[in-house]
Amino acid sequence: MASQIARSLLATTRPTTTLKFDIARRALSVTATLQQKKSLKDKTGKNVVLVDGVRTPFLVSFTDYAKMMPHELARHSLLGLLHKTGIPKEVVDYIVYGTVIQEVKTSNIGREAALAAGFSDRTPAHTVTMACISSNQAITTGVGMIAAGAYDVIVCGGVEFMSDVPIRHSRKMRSLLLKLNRAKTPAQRLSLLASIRPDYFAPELPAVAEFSSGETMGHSADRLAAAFGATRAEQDEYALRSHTLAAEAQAKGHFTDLIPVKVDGKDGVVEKDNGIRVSSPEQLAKLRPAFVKPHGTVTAANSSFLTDGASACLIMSEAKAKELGLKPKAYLRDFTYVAQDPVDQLLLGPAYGIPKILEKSGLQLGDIDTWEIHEAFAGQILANLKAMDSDWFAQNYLGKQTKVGVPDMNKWNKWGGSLSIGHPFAATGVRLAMHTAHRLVKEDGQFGVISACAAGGQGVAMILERHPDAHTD
Ligand SMILES: CC(=O)SCCNC(=O)CCNC(=O)[C@H](O)C(C)(C)COP(=O)(O)OP(=O)(O)OC[C@H]1O[C@@H](n2cnc3c(N)ncnc32)[C@H](O)[C@@H]1OP(=O)(O)O
Repeated sequence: MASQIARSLLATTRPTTTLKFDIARRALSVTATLQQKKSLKDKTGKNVVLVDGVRTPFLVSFTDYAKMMPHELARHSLLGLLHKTGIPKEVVDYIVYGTVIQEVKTSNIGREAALAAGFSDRTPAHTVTMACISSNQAITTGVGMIAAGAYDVIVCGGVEFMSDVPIRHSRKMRSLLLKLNRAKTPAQRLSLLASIRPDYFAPELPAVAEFSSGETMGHSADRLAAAFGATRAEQDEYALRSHTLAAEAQAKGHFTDLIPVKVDGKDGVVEKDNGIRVSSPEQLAKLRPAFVKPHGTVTAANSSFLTDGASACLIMSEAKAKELGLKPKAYLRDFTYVAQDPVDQLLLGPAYGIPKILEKSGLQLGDIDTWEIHEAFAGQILANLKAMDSDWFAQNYLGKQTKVGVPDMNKWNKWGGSLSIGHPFAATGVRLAMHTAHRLVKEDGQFGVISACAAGGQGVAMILERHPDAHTD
């Protein structure tokens, strides 16, 4: 399929520079046609609102958080949320928390983090996992619980900790150790120990890879970029855009969802993301391919980097927010999940999710004031944009006559994205939601779209609407 797309897009996709001007031209026309929009209808019967949210600074793995445990980082996000919103712990009915690569000792990390943060042992918590969209899943699970009338006030979030991942013994060694545990006599134990061979000692390291195909995400992104004709220069240019916009947003103090983290044994507090790095095009061009060697186009600089971080947000029914005297930032209006072939369409979640959520909610591309789209790889973002700009893709894969079109890039990830801010897998969804809510206020917008791809060939798209009480921090 990838080569089919490549052939077809080679015929229909214009070169990079033309694409850029095209996007800018369309942006102008979309802006010109923006009308006063109606509010979206509530689908839950509860008008579920996003009151507020926080995140720890996102750090490049193996830096300042390296000696922590993931539930401790998650605990900081929960405490930070309570501090920011001023709500007492007792008001929280339930906690839904995401994680992808689980620390084996804290498999229900939501519960462990809540206990470590001092929540009552009467507050239930469970952990969800849906790869890079795990905290989106935490949020929408919470929306479902509120809509079902089960609870009113839910904390949702996620944590990822790539500085320490479970490394297993080989299957042979595991089997032997389990037998050894059950051996009844010293002779049985000795005989088992004598059966150990050198290859038993080879450890199993977790890979950021697709289980069904064995392919790493980076390798898949490289193939996807090639299939859609996203060149190395285009990818580097997009990565530079992400880092430049993130650096500007950081300097202007836009990341008001950040909470400081005090790391035991270290002086001072961690207050800022540390992966934002604006390089020159020449420096970027020098980097070698990171995955497909020697001819690939995906490098360390045009990929999201391995990141440690945690996030948490507070959602509830609008009535409950009023009762508690809280001023929500946004309505959580609608969401959808999509799933495709995890081999050739692994990272195309936004190209499927965005048209679906727009159609579902009766909105057009031009109605959207902020786009917050997860950047797994620059090549993956460009492939999604090219897919959305292709009649052929629309006809063959979306069941539509004509292409979806390209969103207004002036409204797209204006504060940078996962390439620059970082991507602690299960924490990213809440960051996207808070950037959306805050940008809607700062940019005087009404509707924001969030979308992300995830391992397993899955994806999410969500629509947030600015709340009338929304305010800047
Ligand atoms: C749905 C999803 O989200 S899927 C996505 C899931 N996420 C992933 O798969 C993570 C992908 N990323 C990775 O695995 C890793 O970050 C990798 C493999 C790409 C890179 O890892 P590393 O090789 O350890 O990166 P490292 O930080 O050492 O950078 C390699 C080189 O690039 C350089 N570099 C990295 N970023 C930049 C930048 N922005 N500008 C300039 N140079 C850079 C580094 O300085 C380094 O140069 P050096 O070799 O001269 O020291």
